[in-house]
Amino acid sequence: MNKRHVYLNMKTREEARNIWLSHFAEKVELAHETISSVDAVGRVLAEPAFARISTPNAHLAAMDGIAVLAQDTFGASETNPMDLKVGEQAFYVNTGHQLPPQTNAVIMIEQVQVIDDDTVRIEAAAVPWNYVRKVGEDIVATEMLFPTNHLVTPTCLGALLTGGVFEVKVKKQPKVLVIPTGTELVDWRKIYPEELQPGRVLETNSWVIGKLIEQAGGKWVRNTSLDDDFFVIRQAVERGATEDYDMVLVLAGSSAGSEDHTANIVDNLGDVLVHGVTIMPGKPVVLGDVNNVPVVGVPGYPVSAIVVFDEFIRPMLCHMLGQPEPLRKKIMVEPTRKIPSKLGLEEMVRVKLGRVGDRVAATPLPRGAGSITSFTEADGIIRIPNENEGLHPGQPVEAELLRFNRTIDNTLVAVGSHDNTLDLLADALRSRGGYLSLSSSHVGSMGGLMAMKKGMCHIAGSHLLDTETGEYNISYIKTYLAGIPVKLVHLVMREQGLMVAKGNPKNIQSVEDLGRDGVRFINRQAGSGTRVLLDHYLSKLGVQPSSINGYGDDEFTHMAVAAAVQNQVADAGMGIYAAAKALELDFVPVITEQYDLIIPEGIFESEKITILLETIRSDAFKKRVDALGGYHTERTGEVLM
Ligand SMILES: Nc1nc2c(c(=O)[nH]1)N[C@H]1C(S)=C(S)[C@@H](COP(=O)(O)OP(=O)(O)OC[C@H]3O[C@@H](n4cnc5c(N)ncnc54)[C@H](O)[C@@H]3O)O[C@H]1N2
Ligand code: MOO
Repeated sequence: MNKRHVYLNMKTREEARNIWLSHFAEKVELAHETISSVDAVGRVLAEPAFARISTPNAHLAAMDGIAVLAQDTFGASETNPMDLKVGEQAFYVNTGHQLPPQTNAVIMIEQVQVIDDDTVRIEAAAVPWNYVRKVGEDIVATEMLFPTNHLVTPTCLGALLTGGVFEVKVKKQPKVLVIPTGTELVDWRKIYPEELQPGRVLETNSWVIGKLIEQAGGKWVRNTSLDDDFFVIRQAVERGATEDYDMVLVLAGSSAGSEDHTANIVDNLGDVLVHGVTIMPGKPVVLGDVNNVPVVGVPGYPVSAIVVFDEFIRPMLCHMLGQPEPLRKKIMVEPTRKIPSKLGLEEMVRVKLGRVGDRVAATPLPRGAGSITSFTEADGIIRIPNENEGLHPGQPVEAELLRFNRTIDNTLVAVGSHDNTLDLLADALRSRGGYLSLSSSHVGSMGGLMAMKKGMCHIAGSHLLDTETGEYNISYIKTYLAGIPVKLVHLVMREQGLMVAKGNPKNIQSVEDLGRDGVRFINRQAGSGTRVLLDHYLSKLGVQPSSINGYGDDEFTHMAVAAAVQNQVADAGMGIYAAAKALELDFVPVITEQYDLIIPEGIFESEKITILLETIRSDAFKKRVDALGGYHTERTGEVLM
């Protein structure tokens, strides 16, 4: 049974949702159970809840004072004060006390003059029912407190208990069987992280999806992770669909590989309603019906799995529970760079957002569906429709928010060259306990200058060497940001060098060695400060770039270069010490270079930048930077321009 499954005809997201939800519209019905109202918080009512008692259940004083019959007080005024007899016409009451018979109003104690033990004086008449909470004012016995399908919240609990409803009938939580599949998967509970063998993968999706199910009001049972075996997986799906599960999810194996069985299994046991949706991530999703139980083949990539949860699994849970689907808030944003998109697929691009002036800048995060951090770092999602080839920088477009608007307003947007100290800075800002956070996107130093020119960032990290003067950044600012007033603040000096495999097997000692036979190099992208630095060295040494094997192959970050060396794709790459250290590579220092922050003058005095500079200049921050190794902080925080 390991035939390759070719996708049935792909559906659009809209079509797939309609097929999926309408197919089960009448079929999925949750059983009911009666539970204590206190336990019902977070649950959904299966029938309306009616009040059993009224509240208040008597007329109550709403203020401290005296209870009176209002009619007795008519005529009282400042010029015509009236004396009342305590115990006959006036009765002392406290807030919440039941009114004595034959009274219908309360006069606040502040308005009462005590003449003696038996007499009080008032200077104004009471209005009937003034400062009285009348019987049933809040809840009347028999009235409906909440309808069927109402989601019980802590405040609803207050109304239920007050109305004498101590038990309610709720829908049973939808119970979902989650079946992870994949021979490569490893249970994280059974190993030390460092023991994970190359090529094995920690099984994470079931836990993420399970917790998402809980958040959506469901329960889940995790099947043990199964090998990619048609019969074993089929048995588990069949069991789920015949036992008391309300939904069955098969994780991974949804695609077209020889070991991707989900669609065939669903076809074998029931009906495949949809296989393949024109969305990315999430394209190979399988939606099916086995024994009237919804079955989903969830793509294996972590982000694809989350997207499929959002688009198909949560909507089905909401449908079962009679709940509206939660809608994300939307705002208009502007991409900081071009976002290409495949025609015929609706792409969901995760973006970082930050308010710069009156615009919200959106920087796309890496798009690989295997990258869970592209979701955890995202502030929003931009959907690029099927018929669209992509977005231009600055083109206004809607983004769905994954965080509160306030967070986006309070984000410092850094675009430019990456340096590990920016991560420390982000952490230091958040640890202050204040509101400010830093979001940085890594597009190289020149990319940062361009973003600053377009007004799309608050900070641009840059380490561009002027090879003629030996000075960093200033001449580039004068050329590329002409007419845009900016300040330049020094962040760190850092060591740039050659990252080589542990033990330096090719004995690379200098930039000259890169031209040697048998040495493969991996470069940084054009426009990156590191590339400028390398080119400077090569021309100084008279080495032709063309003589370096691999000069034309490039990566976008220090870590990506380090990874290429670690994976033996290359023997050497230029980068910072911290990246080499992170991947346990050897490091041959070449130069100490300057890394600065460019900040628009217009916001230099702002609270955000003031806090940023305070943080950078703090001893605690410098100490943490020094501890990374390969950095110098003697001049950190100096304003250079
Ligand atoms: N020839 C084609 N290949 C692929 C296509 C295609 O159209 N044609 N689609 C790609 C897309 S898009 C996706 S998404 C994936 C979906 O693949 P599967 O659902 O079959 O999943 P696997 O290939 O088994 O796994 C993908 C990836 O995810 C890891 N994984 C799997 N389960 C888990 C888990 N429970 N926790 C953490 N990580 C998990 C797995 O190890 C793989 O790395 O197919 C493309 N291929
Ligand atoms: O469409 Mo797949 O779900 O991108 O990675």
